[in-house]
Amino acid sequence: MFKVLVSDPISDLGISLLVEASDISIDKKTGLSEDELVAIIGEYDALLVRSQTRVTERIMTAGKSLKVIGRAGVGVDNIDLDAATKRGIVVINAPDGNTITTCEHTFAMMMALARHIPQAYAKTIGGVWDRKSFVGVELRNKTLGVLGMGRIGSEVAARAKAFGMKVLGYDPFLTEERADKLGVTLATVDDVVRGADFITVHTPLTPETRHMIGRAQFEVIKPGVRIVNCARGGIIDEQALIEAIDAGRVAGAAFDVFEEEPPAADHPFLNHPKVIVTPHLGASTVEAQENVAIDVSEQLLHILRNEPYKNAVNMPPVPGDLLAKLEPYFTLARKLGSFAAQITDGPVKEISVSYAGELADVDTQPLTRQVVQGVLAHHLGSDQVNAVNAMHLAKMREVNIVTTKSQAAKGFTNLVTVTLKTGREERSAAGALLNGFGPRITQIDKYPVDVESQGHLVLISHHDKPGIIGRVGTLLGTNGVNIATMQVGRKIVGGAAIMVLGVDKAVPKDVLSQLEELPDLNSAKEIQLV
Ligand SMILES: NC(=O)C1=CN([C@@H]2O[C@H](COP(=O)(O)OP(=O)(O)OC[C@H]3O[C@@H](n4cnc5c(N)ncnc54)[C@H](O)[C@@H]3O)[C@@H](O)[C@H]2O)C=CC1
Ligand SMILES: O=C(O)C(=O)COP(=O)(O)O
Repeated sequence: MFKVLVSDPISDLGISLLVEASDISIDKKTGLSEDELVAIIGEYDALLVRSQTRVTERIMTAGKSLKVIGRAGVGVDNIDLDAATKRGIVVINAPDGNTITTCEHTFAMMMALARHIPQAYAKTIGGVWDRKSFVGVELRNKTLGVLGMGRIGSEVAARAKAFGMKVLGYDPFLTEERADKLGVTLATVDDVVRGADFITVHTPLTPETRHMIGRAQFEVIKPGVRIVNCARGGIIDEQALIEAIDAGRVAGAAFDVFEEEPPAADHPFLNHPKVIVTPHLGASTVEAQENVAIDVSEQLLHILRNEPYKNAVNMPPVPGDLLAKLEPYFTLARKLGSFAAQITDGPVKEISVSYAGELADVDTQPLTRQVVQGVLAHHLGSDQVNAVNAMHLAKMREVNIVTTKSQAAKGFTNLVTVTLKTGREERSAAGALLNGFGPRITQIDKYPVDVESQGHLVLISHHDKPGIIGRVGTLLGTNGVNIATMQVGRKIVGGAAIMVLGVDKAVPKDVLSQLEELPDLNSAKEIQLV
């Protein structure tokens, strides 16, 4: 008999599959503190949650029999995935079941914002018949900017067109062809910020999307814009938004999610006349809750019964003897993918992986999955992509995966080269395991280098001219950025060259911009490898 604990409010109908299974017993205990969960989790084989329960490492350590954690929804940012993977606990989610519901909530928020419905309602039931203060705007003929064109963003775009809106879409995986198919105009974040009358975000919260609309964007944003966030708190800088509203640049905002949930009683959004809020209700409909509960219950049963399953967010399954050969290269492969993704601009159309040396003789598919995971995780969020779902996610985004093999490894036992192709450019990074030094990046594009694949790096492309290294060092030093290591690569004297700096902390965006203004310097990119 397997014991399942349901620790958040989850649809009864949705989990009837579990209730009726003869080999399952279910306990429902919602609203427990971490201590209370730690005290009881030891007796359970599976834990079923939504977003309220924070599934911490402490809970997993106490969960000695825990085999699977099911998330009835999309975001797994409330689950410590590393801790689960370390313990071999499979984490599954139900990414498709609440797409439409969250899309519809986004529209409910956008319309309520355009027509001041919550404010007008409050006044009317307070006995005041005020028809002057709540003149709204139409959606028709307005431009909607959608940041994040995944499942929910694409559905929002489709409905916006039915309202007669023009849609600007931005997503690192959105190609011209797919944008055409969806009937949206392919845009940049800047196009959206400067051109949209309404902006809605539908990305995960990642280091890249955190504050993707912040102070700098509010300075150039289209005056009178209205902003909606039904994705994750933190994608839009809350403080900067309030300042922009109070300065009259932004007409209003509708938020379902907050940087901290629930928000503090003195949060500036609460009781602000131009901000409307809901308590993370995006996925809260009868239909969606049934969908996600059914989906996650089915998978949970498969995992407990040792049957094949889909949508695992963690746990790469590789057979024993192959794993022993490949495992040392897992980190290198993932980091090369991540590195290549971070140096490449534009939607990736093809990921090509070439294996040279002894690796040419074995099944390298698990390594390719690690590369693809590294590439996709940079944009989709490391909590959403793993070796199990990486290929599926790439296929969904019409990214072509190509593998080649050869015996010649340029003096290394094994050499892995990752090349990313977009419509405009082709960038590559090669790496090897060096005895005693671990995974190293040995070539970037055509330039041989020797770089530790760890921590904060800055990749600079420049002209090979005297004085450039000094200018870069002085600028970073003046801004308090310490250079730990430096590598310079060039093909010919006085020609195009690159510089890879290992730095002790993240380089602020404005310092990168200052670097790019230095004479003879073409571009400076920050890269983070974890
Ligand atoms: N308010 C609520 O109750 C709910 C919130 N959500 C949240 O909505 C968000 C979107 O969910 P889905 O559409 O199902 O996910 P998805 O994975 O299908 O789509 C996310 C998209 O964001 C894109 N993206 C990543 N980085 C980006 C960047 N820097 N700029 C622009 N786009 C970027 C990705 O390429 C991807 O296509 C998630 O954060 C999810 O947790 C989902 C369901 C309910
Ligand atoms: O699925 C998601 O990502 C959500 O944000 C929904 O969260 P919830 O299940 O309503 O707590």
